[in-house]
Amino acid sequence: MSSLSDPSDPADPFASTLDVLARILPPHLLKPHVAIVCGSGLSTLVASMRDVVEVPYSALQGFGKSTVAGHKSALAFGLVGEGAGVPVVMQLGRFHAFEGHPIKSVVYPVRLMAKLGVRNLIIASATGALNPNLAVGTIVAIHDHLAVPNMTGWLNPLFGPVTSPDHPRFVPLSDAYSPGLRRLAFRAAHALGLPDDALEEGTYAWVSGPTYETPAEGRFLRAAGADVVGMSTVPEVVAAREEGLEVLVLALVTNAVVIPEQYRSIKDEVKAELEGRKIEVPPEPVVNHEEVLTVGRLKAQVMKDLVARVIETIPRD
Ligand SMILES: O=P(O)(O)O[C@H]1O[C@H](CO)[C@@H](O)[C@H]1O
Ligand code: HPA
Repeated sequence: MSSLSDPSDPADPFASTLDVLARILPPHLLKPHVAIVCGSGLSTLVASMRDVVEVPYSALQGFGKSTVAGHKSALAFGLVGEGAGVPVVMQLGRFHAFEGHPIKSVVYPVRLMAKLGVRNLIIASATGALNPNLAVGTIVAIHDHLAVPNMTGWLNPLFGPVTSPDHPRFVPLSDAYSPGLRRLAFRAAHALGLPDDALEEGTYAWVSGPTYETPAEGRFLRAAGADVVGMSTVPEVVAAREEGLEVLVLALVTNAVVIPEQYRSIKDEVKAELEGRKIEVPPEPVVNHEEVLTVGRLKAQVMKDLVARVIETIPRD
C-alpha cells in the first residue's frame, strides 16, 4: 500500500484512506480487480459477493454520507465466483452533486478504487426511459452520454489542475464505454438465458436533479438522442476514464419519462365547461423515488446475476 500512497503526506488525499483499508482488509481482498458503483436501490448487488467486509464511509476520509434513500454509506469488499473468486469492491451508496457534494467528492470513490488497483469499473444506475421502446425493467448497456450544459451547470469533475502527472489534460470520451465490457454483458445475458429485450443499448443523459424532468426537458433530451436519463453516472465515468479504467454502465429503467405528444389544454377544458360539455382528462403519471426503488428491488436478482457473470468473465492478466 505504501507504494501507492504515503499516509504521512498531507497533500495526498488518498493516503489516509488507503492506510485505513490496508489495516482493516485481509490481504486477499485488498487488491480488487473490479469495482462496482451501486445506484439507487441497487446496493443489493452486495449479495453476489462472499467473504464480505463492509467499511463504513464514516471510517474513511474523503467520503461524505449518502443522503438519498436506497443508498447505503459503505464500501464492501468481497469475492465473486467459484474457486478463489474475483476480488471486488462495491460502493454501496454513491454521491450525487444535487446532495450538495462537491463534484470532486462525487468522483473521489472512483479515484480511490483506481488507486487500489482496480482496472474495470461497472456502474449500475437507476434511470428514466426517454426512448418509448425501453420498457420499465429493461437494463441498458450505455454506449454514450450527453451532459448538457445548463441542465447540469456543466459540473465537469476534471475542472481544475490535472490530478496526476500521469493523467492527460484532455480526456477523450468517444470511447468512454468499453466495447469489450459491453460485449461481455451481452454474452452474459445470453448465457443466463435472459430474453432478448432484457438488455438493450442506449445513450445516457445526465441532468443535475433533484427535480425530475419537465415534459419539455424530456422532449429536448430525446430529440438530442438520449435513450435514458439520470442524475449521476457521467461524472464517475469521466473521472474513471481519466484514471484509465475500462467502464461498463448498466442502467436499469425504473420509470418512463412522460413526454406527452400534446399538452392538456386548460383553455379548451374551460371553454367546454362553460358550454356545458365535458372533456375526459386522463390522469397524468408522476414519477417518484419510491417507484424507482421498487423497480430496483424487483430487478435485484437479474442485475446481480448479470453483474456477477460479467465479473467472472473479465480477463485477468
Ligand atoms: O443514479 P442513481 O444513483 O442510480 O439514482 C437515480 O435515482 C434518483 C432519482 O429517483 C436519482 O438519484 C437518480 O440519479
Ligand atoms: O426519470 C428519471 N429522471 C432522472 N433520473 C432518474 N432516475 C431514475 N428515474 C429518473
